[in-house]
Amino acid sequence: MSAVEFCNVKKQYADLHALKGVSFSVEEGAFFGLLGPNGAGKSTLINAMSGLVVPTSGSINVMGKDVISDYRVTRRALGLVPQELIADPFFNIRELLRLQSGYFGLKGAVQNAWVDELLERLALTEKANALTHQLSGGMKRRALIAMALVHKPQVLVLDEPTAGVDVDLRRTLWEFTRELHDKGHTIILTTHYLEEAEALCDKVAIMQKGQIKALDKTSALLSKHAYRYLKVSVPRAYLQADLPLPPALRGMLVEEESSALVFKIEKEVLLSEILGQLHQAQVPIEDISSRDATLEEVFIDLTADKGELKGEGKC
Ligand SMILES: Nc1ncnc2c1ncn2[C@@H]1O[C@H](COP(=O)(O)OP(=O)(O)OP(=O)(O)O)[C@@H](O)[C@H]1O
Repeated sequence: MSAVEFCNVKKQYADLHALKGVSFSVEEGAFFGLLGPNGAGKSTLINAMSGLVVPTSGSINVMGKDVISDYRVTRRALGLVPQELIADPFFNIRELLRLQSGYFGLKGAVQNAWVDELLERLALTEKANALTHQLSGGMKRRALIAMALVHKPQVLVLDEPTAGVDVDLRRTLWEFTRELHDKGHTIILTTHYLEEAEALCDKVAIMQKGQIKALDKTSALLSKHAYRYLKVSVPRAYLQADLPLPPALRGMLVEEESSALVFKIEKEVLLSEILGQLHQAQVPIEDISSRDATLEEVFIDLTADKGELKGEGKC
């Protein structure tokens, strides 16, 4: 069964088409990445799923129920970790978690035990009595995740959970979300850190200008990419001498490191052909390695403004 199904979802703000008919589904138990440049429509889509934005047309189902007509059921199934902490400044973190869980009918010992466990798991026990303005940015992020989890939702939606957090906390949040995924939660993640999506998500959708530009298993997106990257290590002195490369090689050069050149090569082209060109240009090769594209490179290629967008189109 699909955890979430978007069917031809459109959202218009005056004459701006923020979503132009988005259709796709997220399978139950998936770790799904929703990627796209600023303004692509990711938050609008997530907010429509959570009932915070009403689509102009189309429908969204969460765990088989419509988010508008069955909103009580779908809100219980969803936990949203928004980008910013919007909470009453006069309550401390423990009180906020109790209040939030109370909305979902948790009470008594069960409620207290779960709130304590969340505080513990998110390393907030020491700050349980602090008010929100007394928390650091990283602690606020963790508090947001705790709030989204108070009702043990089946689907957890994280809107840029690691924006602006340090490396340690990012790793902790990765581990924690992986653990939630392993326990069976469906995770939907938006992020601008492509490395994060590559490490965590088994499937990704790339949005642009309110449409789905690509949707596939992360591994398939990487392997279907038409290019590979060839790193040629050369002596520093060679690069400092600023010797010209022939135009064919220069056209493929995407990066010049202090002692290496990186070429972007069509997969169809034989490496021996490139090596021949390097040899002819008298490039002194010290070492050589080739690799597939990273998700970031696929993303940059897909979102470069060229041609028609192609969505999944089916619901
Ligand atoms: N309430 C609103 N009123 C008018 N326009 C809006 C509103 N909310 C979003 N938009 C517009 O809709 C488009 C999509 O915005 P959205 O926030 O969904 O993008 P995003 O992909 O989440 O971007 P980011 O990565 O920057 O968070 C943008 O052009 C934005 O300005």
